[in-house]
Amino acid sequence: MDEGKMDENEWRYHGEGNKSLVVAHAQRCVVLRFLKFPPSRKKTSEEVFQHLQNIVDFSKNVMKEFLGENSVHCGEVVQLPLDFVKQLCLKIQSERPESRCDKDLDTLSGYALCLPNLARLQTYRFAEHRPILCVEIKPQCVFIEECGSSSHELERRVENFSWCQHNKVATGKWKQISKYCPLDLYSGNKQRMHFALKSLLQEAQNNLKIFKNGELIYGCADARSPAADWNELAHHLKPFFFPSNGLAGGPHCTRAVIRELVRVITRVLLSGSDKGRAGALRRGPAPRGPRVCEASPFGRSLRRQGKNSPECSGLPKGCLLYKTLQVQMLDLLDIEGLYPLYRRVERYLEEFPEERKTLQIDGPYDEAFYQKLLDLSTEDDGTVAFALTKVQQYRVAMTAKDCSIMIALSPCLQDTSSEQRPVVPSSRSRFAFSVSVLDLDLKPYESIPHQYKLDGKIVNFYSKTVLAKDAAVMPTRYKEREDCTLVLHTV
Ligand SMILES: O=P(O)(O)O[C@@H]1[C@@H](OP(=O)(O)O)[C@H](OP(=O)(O)O)[C@H](O)[C@H](OP(=O)(O)O)[C@H]1OP(=O)(O)O
Ligand SMILES: Nc1ncnc2c1ncn2[C@@H]1O[C@H](COP(=O)(O)OP(=O)(O)OP(=O)(O)O)[C@@H](O)[C@H]1O
Repeated sequence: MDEGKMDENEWRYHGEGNKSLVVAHAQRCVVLRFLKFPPSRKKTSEEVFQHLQNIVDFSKNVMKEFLGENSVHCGEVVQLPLDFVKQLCLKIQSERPESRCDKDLDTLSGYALCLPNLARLQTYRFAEHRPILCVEIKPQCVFIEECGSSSHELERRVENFSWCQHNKVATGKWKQISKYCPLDLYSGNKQRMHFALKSLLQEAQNNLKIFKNGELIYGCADARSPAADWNELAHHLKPFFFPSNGLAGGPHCTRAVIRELVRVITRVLLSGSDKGRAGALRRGPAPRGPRVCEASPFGRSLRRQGKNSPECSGLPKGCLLYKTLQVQMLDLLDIEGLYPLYRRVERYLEEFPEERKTLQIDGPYDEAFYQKLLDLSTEDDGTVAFALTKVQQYRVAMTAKDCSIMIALSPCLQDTSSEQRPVVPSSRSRFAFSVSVLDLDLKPYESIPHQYKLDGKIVNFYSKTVLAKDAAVMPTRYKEREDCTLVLHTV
């Protein structure tokens, strides 16, 4: 990219989250990722540069190691003409969702990250003229605690995503509760994965987006977004899944297309050979892993059929979901167990503030930082070193819980043997695909007290409102079902 000759008209708005905004180049397969800040909290150019460089280093030295070479794209920090950034900011402003405008794009530093456009197939520098479908999933995951330190009985039975849902609907972030449960997606069981993906398609929230040729065609900006329309989605997807078939429109066609999409995405999620060292993080004889959440409609339906635990095939070790799950499991203590250790580090830093650098709280995220993450011992010897290791592991685990997976699919040309990428079959076509991870920014040390408070608030809210409501209807339910102990709430 020639940073000297930048023209804002060659870039278009692509998307944004809470902390960054992304624009994509119209012809080339690159995006620029800018940081966003609240209007009152501007950072100096040096701070922005350091922040972006930390993101690159963390991706390169930590996440690439865990998740594998092919799925992590570190990008590079670029310095852009300030005039270009200002013009670009004006150009895209009208396309930004209102709910994201509480923060402004950083137009002062001139720094941004330049990354490959993951909504396109990787390996090509220029946009291909083949049609491209891209599915972005933010799977999230927090475990059902069975032997962890959580004191909340509730957390042992209901997966975090589900109890957060009640809070998000109550605060107006989303209109309705999602049936999606991360434990279904991470189960490795095809039936449960199909259920999870269909639930995401019904209620996308910020967990699912679909792009066609780089344009967002499905996804939900905020609670004001119109309800998802599967017929419209099927109309977009039909040429991909039924290219030469005269499948008529209507509900039958919609169902067939959605079924194909769900099957192909499941196959891709279960595929993978890219090496990564996340497997090395395996701990103890009985590793924690996804089971069934009591709030998941899939889990409830299993229990109605008299099955208490699902036939769980488990995720294949090479697949990206397995690797992200292993990184999420670096959080051995959950926030309740972690918080006293965070306080120990805090007390030490209050006494010796100059040590912050040596402890690598704000980087550098180098090889030494990565090596310390591999220490999975849980025996607390009362030292700051032990507390620090757990704090850093928690931050990395939280990052893996909040990342997104991008799956790009492109119909194979006639001669599929010439494909250099992996290929996934659907019933009427074949797709070359790539799978990548994005949003691998290490969660800040300062977010730990926020997580601690949020956890307490959500559990309180859930127990007071949802469980209380359930208790009120319990007598009727008790008559309906023998296994009353499993009933927690209505979703
Ligand atoms: O705090 P939470 O649990 O609401 O999670 C935030 C996400 O909300 P969600 O749970 O997906 O609705 C939130 O997602 P949205 O921006 O709301 O789509 C961000 O991912 C946020 O991360 P960061 O602060 O930008 O690094 C996430 O913050 P942290 O992961 O830093 O807590
Ligand atoms: N390299 C990329 N290629 C294509 N699209 C991208 C890329 N990076 C980000 N995006 C798009 O931009 C959106 C916002 O990016 P990102 O998730 O990194 O923002 P964020 O502010 O860090 O998110 P969050 O709110 O989850 O913390 C993504 O959801 C994705 O659609």
